[in-house]
Amino acid sequence: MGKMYINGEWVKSKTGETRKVINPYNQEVIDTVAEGNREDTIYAIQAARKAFNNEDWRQLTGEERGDLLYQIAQSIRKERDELARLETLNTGKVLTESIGDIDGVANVFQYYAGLADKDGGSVINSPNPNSVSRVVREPVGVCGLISPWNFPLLQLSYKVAPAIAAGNTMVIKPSELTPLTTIKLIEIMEEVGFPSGVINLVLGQGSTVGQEIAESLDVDLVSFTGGTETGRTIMQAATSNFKKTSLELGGNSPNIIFADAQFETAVDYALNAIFFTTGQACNAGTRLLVEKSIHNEFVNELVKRAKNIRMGDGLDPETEMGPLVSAAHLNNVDNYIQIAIEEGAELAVGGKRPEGETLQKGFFIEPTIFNHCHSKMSIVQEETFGPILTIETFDTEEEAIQLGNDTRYGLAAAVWTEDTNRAERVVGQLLAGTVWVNDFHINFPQAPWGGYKQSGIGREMGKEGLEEYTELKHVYKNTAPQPMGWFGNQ
Ligand SMILES: NC(=O)c1ccc[n+]([C@@H]2O[C@H](COP(=O)([O-])OP(=O)(O)OC[C@H]3O[C@@H](n4cnc5c(N)ncnc54)[C@H](O)[C@@H]3O)[C@@H](O)[C@H]2O)c1
Ligand SMILES: C[N+](C)(C)CC=O
Repeated sequence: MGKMYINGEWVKSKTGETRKVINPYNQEVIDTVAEGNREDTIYAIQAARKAFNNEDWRQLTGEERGDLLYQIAQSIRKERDELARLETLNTGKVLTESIGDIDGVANVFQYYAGLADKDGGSVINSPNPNSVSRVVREPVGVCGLISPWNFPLLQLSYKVAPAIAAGNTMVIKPSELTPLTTIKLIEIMEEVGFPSGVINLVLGQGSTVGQEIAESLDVDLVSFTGGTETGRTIMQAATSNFKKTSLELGGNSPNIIFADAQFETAVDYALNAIFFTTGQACNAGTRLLVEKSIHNEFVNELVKRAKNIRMGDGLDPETEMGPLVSAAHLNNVDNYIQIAIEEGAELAVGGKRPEGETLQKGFFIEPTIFNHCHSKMSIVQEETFGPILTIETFDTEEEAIQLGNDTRYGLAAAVWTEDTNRAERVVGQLLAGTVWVNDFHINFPQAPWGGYKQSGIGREMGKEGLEEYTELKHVYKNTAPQPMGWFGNQ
């Protein structure tokens, strides 16, 4: 049974409650894990606070913390196959995607291992002679790290690695649906060796464990990745002590195709942009905007290929697309499809559960494309988080930009054109944290990741992702102090 890790020990929940972890491909139980609640969370927060005040952790140098991170990266590489297998069993995503995720996790730990000893602060200009003024970065304190189910370990690594690099302690809360690779990561970290209480893992629901983290007066920073509405609740709860808040939220990314784009490559990437991870990527290319002159040809090709996508068990090398993560999510996605039809979107392919005996137990939905959509439709405005592509058309560059930005989200966007000047003009106008030119999905630890508008606050990865986990301190030293004689000096 998967346990929680609090104050350097593997523990059951205080109530003894457990939760079954399900394989979304066949609904089989993969494991049973502890189900924590508020009381367990409070205990973990206290352990993290004690560890933060403990010299064993506070006295470690950046170089030493970097070394711990480097060892974690190495262990992840050794355990790559097992971690990837677990991720696929728990999420349903195809194994090659999980392998890519786990490689990404190792790269994130390695990147922050390298950054941990790089920032020694800076000396700034002081207006006074005989003084030294410097600015240093210090850890924030106890961090609450709340992660989602779609890239369980990868999204968590964006938080854990910089939090350690900066010298914080933490309470980690993975999604209740996908805790298995996180448990394995904690095993790896325990083996690498951290003082008790530096890393704590509490398993359980968002409304209890997550809410306690967000509300607690003893948590100094909350970093959350998940849905925009949950982010709103967390931000409100975090006002309890005005804790630092980093939010990586939803997206509804435009993928803009100009008529001069390389046709075959743009079609190929448009499919990948939406159907990768069964459309359950925050930055999925959900809104395809195609220049009118190539619209028919482009859609025909997309539909032809979408029909051929092989659904199945993520562990089967023949599978191209796995199931959705849960029955509840399947229901959400199905609802969006019905609403789209009611609102008059033209269903070009998919839109239903697949046939075939082997797919009946899994939470599958066919790759779905809606043609002739417009901005007022719910399916265009809302994040469906499933394998559903909407298609709109444009005539001019200005119209493409206007449609691309016609959303409350601003996580990512892509533009496809052979005209480099046009690409730059469009990039400059799109309101998104990442813009790809003639590419999609790519992200790596050196580049900051995060959203404009309602896609979030703050950035993960890059050096900016480390700064999120620090407080800035200005230190002013008078090197020749003299009495001022300001008060009572008659
Ligand atoms: N911007 C990004 O980088 C990024 C990356 C991945 C996923 N996402 C977003 O995540 C969403 C899908 O993930 P999800 O369904 O797991 O999201 P979710 O918001 O339902 O849950 C995310 C996490 O928050 C916890 N949670 C739920 N309610 C909470 C509360 N009241 N207080 C504290 N914690 C709470 C959950 O238990 C889970 O661990 C999508 O909207 C997707 O776009 C964003
Ligand atoms: C940030 N990324 C691309 C790994 C996952 C989004 O859901």
